Amino acid sequence: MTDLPLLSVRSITRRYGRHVGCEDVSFDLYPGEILAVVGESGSGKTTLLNCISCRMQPTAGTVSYRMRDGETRDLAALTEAERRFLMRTDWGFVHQNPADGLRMRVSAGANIGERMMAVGERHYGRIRASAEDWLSRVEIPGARIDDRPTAFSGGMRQRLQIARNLVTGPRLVFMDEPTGGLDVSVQARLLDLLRSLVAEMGLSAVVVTHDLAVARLLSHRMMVMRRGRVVEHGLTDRVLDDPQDAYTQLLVASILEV
Ligand SMILES: Nc1ncnc2c1ncn2[C@@H]1O[C@H](COP(=O)(O)OP(=O)(O)OP(=O)(O)O)[C@@H](O)[C@H]1O
Repeated sequence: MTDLPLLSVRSITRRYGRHVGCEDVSFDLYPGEILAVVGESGSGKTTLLNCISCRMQPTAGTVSYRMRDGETRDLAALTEAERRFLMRTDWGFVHQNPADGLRMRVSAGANIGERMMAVGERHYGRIRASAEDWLSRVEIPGARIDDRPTAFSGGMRQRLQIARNLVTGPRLVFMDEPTGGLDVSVQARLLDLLRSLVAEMGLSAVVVTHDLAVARLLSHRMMVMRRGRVVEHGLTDRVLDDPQDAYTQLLVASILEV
């Protein structure tokens, strides 16, 4: 563990014309830490996630990242090649819809192998062995390695997307509603799996979710957004058990009433 943040976000603002996507958001993410970003639909979670993961340019603010060599860099100052390399190797991005993060026309094994090739692996035997290993880690039978994701259930597709993201040993994973769209029992299994993989690999993650149960299970810290702004930020257990902000209190109460 080190005392230096992996990711530092300062005053990130994104506007869409006159509309505010997110406004003046700042936080640090430390190695091995999972941050949940929660809030109702339209509160700015996805906009923020896209801005901090180089998928969208913020209107204002900075994001810096501590590279593997220990140097902290301003992401806006990276060259396109550096940014692409980071996204392919050191980072993962798990989409809510697995089809957005997978290549649906190639096999499960190729979906995993492709990411390994992107970081320079060329040995077919090693690629195949890693793909098999990762399929079993995400509880997909090895016999399905040559099947395309189109032949998989929603839960299997999401597990394959996770394997594709984790095979390169990233240090930071961004997740946008990783269990959204799955039925409740499938969600619970996926969450368990994610939790153990993240802990085992010592990953840092930013997880966007509207589901407080997901935040409770996965995250150490939690940030609550409303209308593009952060209204509360703190340790997940503290925020959920003793919310300070009126909106967070409402959010927590509405879950407890269900
Ligand atoms: N491309 C866009 N053009 C204009 N406004 C946008 C665009 N994308 C998002 N917004 C607006 O920015 C605000 C934040 O949207 P965002 O998608 O980030 O919220 P969210 O919390 O992720 O919502 P959801 O949970 O429904 O995905 C909303 O008011 C939304 O209408």
